[in-house]
Amino acid sequence: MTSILEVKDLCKTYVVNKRQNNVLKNVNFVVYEGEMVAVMGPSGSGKSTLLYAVSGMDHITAGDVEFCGKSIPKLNQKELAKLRLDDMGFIFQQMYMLKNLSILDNIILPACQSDKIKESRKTTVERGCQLMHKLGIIEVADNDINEVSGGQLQRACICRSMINLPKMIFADEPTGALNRASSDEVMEELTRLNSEGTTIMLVTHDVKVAAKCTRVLYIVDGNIRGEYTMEKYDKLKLRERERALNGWLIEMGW
Ligand SMILES: Nc1ncnc2c1ncn2[C@@H]1O[C@H](COP(=O)(O)OP(=O)(O)OP(=O)(O)O)[C@@H](O)[C@H]1O
Repeated sequence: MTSILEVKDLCKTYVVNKRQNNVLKNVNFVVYEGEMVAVMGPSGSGKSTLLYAVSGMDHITAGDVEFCGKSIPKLNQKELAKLRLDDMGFIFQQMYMLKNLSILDNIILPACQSDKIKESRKTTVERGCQLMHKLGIIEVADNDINEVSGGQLQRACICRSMINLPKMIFADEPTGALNRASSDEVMEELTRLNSEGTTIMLVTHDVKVAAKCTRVLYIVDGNIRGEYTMEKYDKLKLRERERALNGWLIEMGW
């Protein structure tokens, strides 16, 4: 197995009003290529902070994070921006979609900013449309971002996260704001991308979402308290997986 993300003694401290909050305390773990890892744990335990820290969205206080063998804290701003643009995809709660662009233009923007895939704008637009088609949102290609539903916007985020063919996608509660049907659709997409080889790490509170992953990291008070490994997702075994994972989570104090 080849590692894609190596997290070593990661610490993250916030200072608010001169008070230190040690949110992540010597966190260690490895994510291997092709994995789909869920991060779970109580509210405030540091899940989102972890996702931001390991994806280079936020500075870390101590330790190291290696992505594809590159130490993220050692990269300069330009190198980090390029790594994130070309090799990482992001599906975050604050969707960071630009208001003055259509949904399609938002989706293809990372490709227009990157030189990773050498292609004409026409081909980029075609690829963007293909992704939208696959995710069932092609009819809103020309809409503004305030002219679509939450589920459509989330699927647009997935399209955007995929446009530069990233090695790994980071998702912070990708189904958090969605009803069950939209949540299932989004997860179907993510598990499909994962089965096609994209590594995924996501934060979730939802057992149904986590049960579709291959591993769950359980974080309490800034430390990984335990991990639970599963086979690759198999639709037919979903109930069984959910039940088993639920049992483990209860043991962990969830
Ligand atoms: N930008 C920030 N500045 C200061 N403190 C922060 C910041 N972001 C998070 N924190 C603090 O870090 C701790 C962990 O927050 P985080 O959002 O990572 O938790 P979480 O496990 O994702 O919670 P939830 O499940 O409720 O989303 C909290 O005490 C929070 O107040």
